[in-house]
Amino acid sequence: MGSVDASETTVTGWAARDATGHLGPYTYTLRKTGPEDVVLKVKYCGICHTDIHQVKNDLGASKYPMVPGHEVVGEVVEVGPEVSKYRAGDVVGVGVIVGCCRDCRPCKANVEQYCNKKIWSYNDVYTDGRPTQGGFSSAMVVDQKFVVKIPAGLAPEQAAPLLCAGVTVYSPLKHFGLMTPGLRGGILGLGGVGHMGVKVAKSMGHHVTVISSSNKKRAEAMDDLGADAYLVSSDADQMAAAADSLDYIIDTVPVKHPLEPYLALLKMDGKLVLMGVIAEPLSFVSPMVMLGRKTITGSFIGSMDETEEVLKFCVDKGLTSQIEVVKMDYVNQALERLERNDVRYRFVVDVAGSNIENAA
Ligand SMILES: NC(=O)C1=CN([C@@H]2O[C@H](COP(=O)(O)OP(=O)(O)OC[C@H]3O[C@@H](n4cnc5c(N)ncnc54)[C@H](OP(=O)(O)O)[C@@H]3O)[C@@H](O)[C@H]2O)C=CC1
Ligand SMILES: O=C/C=C/c1ccc(O)c(O)c1
Ligand SMILES: [Zn+2]
Ligand SMILES: [Zn+2]
Repeated sequence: MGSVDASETTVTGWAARDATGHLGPYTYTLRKTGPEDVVLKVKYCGICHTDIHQVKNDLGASKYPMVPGHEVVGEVVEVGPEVSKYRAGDVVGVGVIVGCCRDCRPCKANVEQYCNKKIWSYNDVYTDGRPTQGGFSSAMVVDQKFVVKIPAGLAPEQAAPLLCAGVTVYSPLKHFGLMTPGLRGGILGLGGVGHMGVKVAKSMGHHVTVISSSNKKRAEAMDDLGADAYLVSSDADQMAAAADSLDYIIDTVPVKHPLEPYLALLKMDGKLVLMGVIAEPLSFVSPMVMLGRKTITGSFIGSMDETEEVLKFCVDKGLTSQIEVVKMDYVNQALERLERNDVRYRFVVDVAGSNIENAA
């Protein structure tokens, strides 16, 4: 961390200044540590496709300067007086949200990610009126409710993708009753979220089919990730042969795409779970869902409870994410490579090892 005065700490993050999405060093201050706050020195932060959507203003609501990053693993350096669960030296994680109202139905049901007053870990405004800034930064201050402990047995860089990609696939499988062994699942789009989908679903005992836009990832999907089948979405014969075969599809495609070819792959009562953040209408004709009583639904990250669960699930099952660790001075190339579908399967920035305080 940088200089400390009586109340505020100066930190360095890498921020986008406009919708080009180019990140560069940016200095700002953290709020004074509150009673329930945990201060962490960031060690690693994964790069999610949502970071691209946000820095490039794909959703039309981006505010700059914006320090992205919501797959954050760090070491606790200070805690407020009312924090008992964490202490200095603990390795902890922070994900997509850092605040909620605690009073609405989702909050009371411990699915605070669905709170209408949730506070995003960046590109939002905190309760004190300051902009929130994410994990491509030397340090963060986060309310203890939105911090999870990284369990022993999980390397910090390995844990980073689980805080968004991992819980994002775990949560709908759990919520929609899709954890039963023997189910036949489809993972549409083999990227950061998709590759965790294959691993988590395989660990639940599912037969997993990857549905990809090309043949390029076939061998790795089958040999390295353990998928059982692989379909190229543009291959009409392969898609026809797989019709009516899947109990669910986790759709991670980040751009507009037709839904009907994938609805056709579902069995009666099958579920298409939309994950991609797509700011354009998607379409289908009603018989595609009526004839087979199929469901099109969506899911948003997972709760703090589910985040703890998925971390434990990965330790228990020996699951790891497949990552490429890079330094912060490579972050713009990493974002470009992610956008052109050139990463296997998640970039993780070694923030602490990038000396960003001195580079600023
Ligand atoms: N709902 C939620 O809570 C969450 C949503 N997201 C969203 O999910 C989506 C996927 O995120 P993530 O896995 O990080 O993204 P990645 O870029 O890592 O993966 C997306 C995959 O989709 C496929 N794809 C198809 N068309 C395109 C295209 N034109 N450009 C890029 N990829 C394409 C590719 O797989 P293939 O090569 O196999 O075709 C690619 O690997 C994003 O929209 C992200 O914002 C992310 C996390 C949480
Ligand atoms: O990567 C995590 C965030 C996902 C997300 C889902 C939906 C939405 O509208 C967003 O802005 C982000
Ligand atoms: Zn994410
Ligand atoms: Zn709420």
